[in-house]
Amino acid sequence: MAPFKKMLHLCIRRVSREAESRYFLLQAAGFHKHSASQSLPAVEENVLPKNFIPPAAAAGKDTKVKTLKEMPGPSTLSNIIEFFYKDGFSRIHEIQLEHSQKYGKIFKSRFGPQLVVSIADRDMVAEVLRAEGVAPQRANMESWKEYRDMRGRATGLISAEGEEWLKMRSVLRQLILRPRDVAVFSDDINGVVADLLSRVHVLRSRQPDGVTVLNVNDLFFKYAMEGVAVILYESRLGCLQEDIPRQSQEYIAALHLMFSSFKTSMYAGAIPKWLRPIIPKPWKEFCHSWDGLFKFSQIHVDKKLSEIQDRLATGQEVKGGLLTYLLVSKEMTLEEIYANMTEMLLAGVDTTSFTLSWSIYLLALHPEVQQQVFEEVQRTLGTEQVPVSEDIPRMPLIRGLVKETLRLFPVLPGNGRITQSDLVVGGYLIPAGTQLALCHYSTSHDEETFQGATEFRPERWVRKDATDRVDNFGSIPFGYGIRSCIGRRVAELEMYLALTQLIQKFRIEVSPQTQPVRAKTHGLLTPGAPVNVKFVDRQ
Ligand code: HEM
Repeated sequence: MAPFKKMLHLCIRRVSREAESRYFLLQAAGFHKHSASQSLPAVEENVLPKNFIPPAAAAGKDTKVKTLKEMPGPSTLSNIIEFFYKDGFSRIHEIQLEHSQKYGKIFKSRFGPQLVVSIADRDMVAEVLRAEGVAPQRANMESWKEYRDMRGRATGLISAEGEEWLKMRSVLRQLILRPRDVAVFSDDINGVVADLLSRVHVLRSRQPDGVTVLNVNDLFFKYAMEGVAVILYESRLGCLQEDIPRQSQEYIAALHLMFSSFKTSMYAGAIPKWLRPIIPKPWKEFCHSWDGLFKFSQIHVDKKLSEIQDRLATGQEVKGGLLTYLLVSKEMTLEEIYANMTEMLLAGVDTTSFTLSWSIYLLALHPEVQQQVFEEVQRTLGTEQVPVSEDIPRMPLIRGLVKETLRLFPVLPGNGRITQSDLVVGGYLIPAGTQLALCHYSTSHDEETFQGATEFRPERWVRKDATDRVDNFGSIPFGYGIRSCIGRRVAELEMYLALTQLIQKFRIEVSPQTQPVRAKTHGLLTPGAPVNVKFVDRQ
C-alpha cells in the first residue's frame, strides 16, 4: 500500500498548484459562461460573415474561401437509404471510406436538421485539433444531460462542458493521464492478469481439444472491467471468477443494455420529446441502463467512503489510490465522483476489451509477427518474469502491437467536435457551432500516410533512432489534445501487461471454428463475429 499513500500525498500538492494556474488560464482566455453545452444553432450554409478575412488572404495570398453550400456530400435522401434501409449504422467505418473516395476528404451530410462536416484528411484533422480552445466540445450531449437533470445527477467528464468540465478534467488529469501516474497500479493490474491466465486454463479445458477459448471477447470484457475497476474503485469485482457476484452481474447487464440498445439509445436523443409517449422504448431503455450504471458506481463509491469514515473515526491512517484521493481531497462533490466513476467505467470496458480481442486475432492470423513479439518478450523478461510498467519501454513491439491494432481497428472509428469559432478548413469556411466528424478510420487506412495500409505491421511504430518520428495525426485512436481520452494510460497499461503475459505463456492460433472476422460498427468498432482462438502452452 505504500505507493498509494505516496501517490495520495503527491497528488494533493500537485493539484492545488494546478488549480491556481488554471484560474489564471481562464482569465487570460476570457472564458466566461460558455455556450458550449447549449443546443446547436442552425448553421448557415451559404453566408460568409461580412468582415471575414481568410487567414491566407490576411497573409497576402490570393485565395477564395468557399461556403458550406459549395461543399460536396451525399444527399439527405441517400443518407436515409444508406442508414435506415441498408443498416449503415453497422458500417459507419466503411461509409466513411466510401464517402471520402466519392466526395473528397472534406464533405457534408445532413441528418434531418443536423448538418455534419466530415473530415477524412490527416492534416485537416490536425489543423482542427490544434486550433482548439480551452474547453472543446465533442458533441451535443443533451440527452445525457436530460437524464442527469431528471434524476438529480451530476455530469461526468464525457457529458460535462465548459467550466464544469474543465474543473473535473484538471483534477483527473493530475491523477491518471501520464504513464508514471498509472505505473503505481502495475501490481494491481498484474493481480487481474493472473486471474485472466487462470481463466484461460479453465475455459480451454472445457473444449474437446483442450486449447480453444470460444468468443475471446467475453473473457477480455471481464478482464477489462476487473482491470479498470481495480484502479477506479480500488476493489475487485469478481468478474473473472466462476460465479460472478450478483452486483457485478447486474452491472454487466446494464452495460450490455446500453450497447445492445445502441441504436435505440441514439434515437433517445434524436427523437423529439413530444414523440416519446408514442415511441417510448428508446428513452425508457436509455434511462434504465443509466440507472443500472449509476447504481453500481454509487455502491462502490459509498463502500469506500464508509471505509474511510470508519478509519477516521477510529483514528487510523487513511491510505488509498484514485477514489480515496477524490473522496478525501473533496475537489469534486460526491455526485461528481459518482458521475465520473460511472462514465469512466462505461468508457473503459468495451474499448479495452475490443482492442485486446483484435490484437489477439491479428497475432493469431500472423504467426511470423507473433514470433517476433514473443522473441522480444523472451529477451526482455525470459519465460517466467512478470512484467511491470517499467519494462514496457524495453518492449517497443508490444507497444507497436497495440498501436497497429488501433490503427487497423480504431475502437472509436470517428470522433466529434463542435467548432467554437469560425474556422477555415480545406478551403471552406466552417462557422462556429458546426458539428464536425473526424474520420479516424479513413485517415488510419490512408495509403499516403501508412504504406501498406491494410497490412498488419507493428514494427512500423518502432522508432529506428531518437530522431525517427512515428506518431502522426493519421492514427490518433485516443483523440488528441486537452479533450483526449483521460483513460489512455490506464487502458495501455492493462493491454500491455495482459498481452505480454499471454504471449509469454501461450502460442496463439486461430481456431478452425472461427470464420474470417470482419469489423462492424456498433457504436464502437467491434469484431463482427466471435473470435475463437487456441491458447497453446509454449512450454
Ligand atoms: C483502448 C481503449 C480506449 C480507447 C481507444 C479510447 C478512446 C477514446 C477517445 C477517442 C476519446 C475521445 C477523445 C477526444 O475527443 O479527443 C475518449 C474519451 C474518453 N475516454 Fe477513452 N478510450 C479507451 C479507454 C478508456 C478508459 C480505460 C477509460 C477510463 C479509465 C476511458 C475514459 C474516457 C473518458 C472519461 C473520456 C472523455 C474525456 C473528456 O471528455 O474529457 N477511456 N476515449
